[in-house]
Amino acid sequence: MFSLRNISVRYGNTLAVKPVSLNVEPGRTLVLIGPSGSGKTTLLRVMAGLVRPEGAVCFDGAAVEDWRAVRRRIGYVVQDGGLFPHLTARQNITLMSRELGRDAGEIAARTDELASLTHLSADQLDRYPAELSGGQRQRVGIVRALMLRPDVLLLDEPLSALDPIIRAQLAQELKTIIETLGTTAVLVTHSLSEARYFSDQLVLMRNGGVVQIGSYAAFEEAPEDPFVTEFIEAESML
Ligand SMILES: Nc1ncnc2c1ncn2[C@@H]1O[C@H](COP(=O)(O)OP(=O)(O)OP(=O)(O)O)[C@@H](O)[C@H]1O
Repeated sequence: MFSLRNISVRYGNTLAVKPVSLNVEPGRTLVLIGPSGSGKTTLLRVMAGLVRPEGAVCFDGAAVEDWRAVRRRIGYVVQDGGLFPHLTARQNITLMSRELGRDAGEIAARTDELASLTHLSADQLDRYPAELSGGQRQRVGIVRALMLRPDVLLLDEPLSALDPIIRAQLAQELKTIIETLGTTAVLVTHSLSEARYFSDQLVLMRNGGVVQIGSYAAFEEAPEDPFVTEFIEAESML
């Protein structure tokens, strides 16, 4: 789906991402994990077309030239939903579809279908973001990202800042959605348990570089660098 070839990103003197090559396989979930500042969000923003890197970003086998066309095929979810505060949840969710002139009945049906998958009530859909809980805002952000039936869902720490029960519920819902819709997903997290729960493929980053790419089991059974074990042990301590 996505293929990143020798991608690097520099912000002034900071090399936020060192040359990285990786493939995001269709229908699979790739998780980017690593310490704070290791370049996870920057790499996700490269895939969202929000940061222009050195190197080549390929989508569906071809180097991306027209990001506008690719962006329509991508759903992007940021922490806390990233909703417009002056629009209701429903208006946030339907904004792009309305802009694109989609049929009102079709928009309403898609909203209902996704609201039901994420357990959002009609009453909640008619509230403003400030009138919703963090978990509800995150659900709205997920529904909004799925409205245009994206081929890829990019999720930046979608479960952080939630209490443990809501976090577990939303994790389950999100996994069901990804599986039901057969969506390709890339998820950024600090949490090893989220990485284990979601990932088909796991990418551990450190200081802008990739330390290991593989399955969670391979991280435990065949760490390629002492930092892999250090990271797993540090996470398991708490
Ligand atoms: N817009 C920016 N301008 C300058 N430097 C930036 C910018 N965005 C990120 N950086 C720097 O790039 C590096 C990677 O940041 P990034 O946000 O990708 O890390 P991260 O792994 O997602 O971190 P966290 O887990 O804390 O969100 C950091 O050193 C950060 O300070």
